[in-house]
Order: sequence, then structure tokens, then C-alpha cells
Amino acid sequence: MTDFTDEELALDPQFAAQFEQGFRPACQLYLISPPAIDASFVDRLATAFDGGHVAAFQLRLKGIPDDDIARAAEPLQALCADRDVAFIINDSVVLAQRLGADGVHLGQGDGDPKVARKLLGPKVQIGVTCHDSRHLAMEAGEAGADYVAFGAFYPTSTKETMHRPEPSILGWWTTLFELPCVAIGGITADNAAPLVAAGADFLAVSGAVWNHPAGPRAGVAAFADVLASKTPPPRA
Ligand SMILES: Cc1ncc(COP(=O)(O)OP(=O)(O)O)c(N)n1
Ligand SMILES: Cc1nc(C(=O)O)sc1CCOP(=O)(O)O
Ligand SMILES: [Mg+2]
Repeated sequence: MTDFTDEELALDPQFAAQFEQGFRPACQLYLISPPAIDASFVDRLATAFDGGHVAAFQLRLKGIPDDDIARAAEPLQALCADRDVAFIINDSVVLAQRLGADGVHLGQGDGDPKVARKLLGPKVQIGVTCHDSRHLAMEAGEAGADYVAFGAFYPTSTKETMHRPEPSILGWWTTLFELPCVAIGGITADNAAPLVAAGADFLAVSGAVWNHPAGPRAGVAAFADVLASKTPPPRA
């Protein structure tokens, strides 16, 4: 696949920045489920939400039949609706449609965002994994994604990862594009500052919340200061 130079990217009229120093909201938390959950997980999720504002929750259960994920999703989706948290399904457009999810997250091998858009319509959020690639991110944006995700920024035991972007990719993206960007991979309250400072619109986190020694409520609360450290540019 062809990779563009920075100069080509910056000059491409299809992709180049359209927004004029407008308002960019503060960085928000995007919570990813643990790799496995049981029936009591809905209580842990509620506890996590008690720790502070969570913008989105992604149900990420790998290698499990859709029917089982759908059963597990029901109380979680209801809780998310109750707490005004976007409910995102990982990997499967079909399952996202079946559940009436607020969004779907697609990896590079999880299907074409354009096809997803046709199936899900304009209101459902579509996120796309872009690893450390500016090219993939621009492709995703062009295909109609609602956000692009870069990672893994730090080592993680939640998933085997092969890409390690620099935080500067977030700054590059937010300078040129209005579309929100998500930072993911091994992010903790202690290592998140460079990602927030670089311009991440969302921090996607799993282990830092679910494995927090003081529990998921403390895990979410721990991010409050670093999230607040991004000063959004003023309205034009
Ligand atoms: C917000 C967010 N970003 C990236 C991923 C990773 O998606 P993918 O590359 O498809 O890997 P799996 O999560 O499916 O193992 C994600 N899920 N969410
Ligand atoms: C699901 C996922 N995707 C990644 C990517 O790099 O695309 S890293 C990752 C794991 C996120 O969990 P944690 O916060 O525990 O590291
Ligand atoms: Mg996937």
C-alpha cells in the first residue's frame, strides 16, 4: 500500500484541514471491557461509571459466539443508556445492528467502514483501528469513519500488539482533521499525559480500570486530573 509523505498529506485537498481553530472538546474516557466477563460484570461497570465521566463503553469479547455476546450485552447496554454512555460493539457490524448499538469498532480485518455505514446508517458511530499509520487514518476518514484509533502507545497485556505510534501522530491528526482521534494501548493515569497533551480526543483504556488495585471506580477516577489537563482551544 502506498504511503504518502507529510507534505502530500498536508496538501491533499480532500484531506486537508477544514476547521478554523474551532472548539475541540476536552479529552474523554472510552472504556473497553475486560476480555472476559461474568453475570456480575454489570455491577462492576456501574461502579466504574461512578468514578467519573465515561463517554463510551466498548464491549470487546473475543472468540465468543454472537448469541452469547448478545445475552451479555443486554444489561450492559441498558446501563449505558441509563448513564448516557455510548454503547459500542467491537468487531461485528451485524451484531451492532442486531443490538441497536450506538456504535461499532472495526479493526483493519473487521470489514469495510463504507459497507458498515450502508448497513448501520448515518447515526451509528463507526470507529476504525489505524495502528501507527497516517495513511490508514486518512483512508478511514475518507470512508466515513466517526473516529480513528491509534495504538498501541504503550506495552499492554490486554492484547498482542505490533505497532507503536509516537504521541505526535495525535498532534498531526488533530491539527489537520476535525474527526476525533482515540489513543489506545497500555494507557494508565500515570502515562497518559503526553497523549492528552498531543491532542487525543479520547483515551481508550481497559486494564488500567479493571485491574486498578482499588477497584474500577478508583480506576476511572484516577484519570480525572490528566483528562482535565487538556485545555481546549477557545471558540472562534
Ligand atoms: C478504540 C479501539 N481501538 C482499537 C481497537 C483494536 O481493534 P482491532 O485492531 O480490531 O483489535 P481487537 O480489539 O478486535 O482485538 C479497539 N478494539 N478499540
Ligand atoms: C484492544 C486494544 N487495541 C489496541 C491497539 O493497539 O489497537 S491495544 C488494545 C488493548 C487496550 O487495553 P489496555 O488499556 O488494557 O492496554
Ligand atoms: Mg477487531
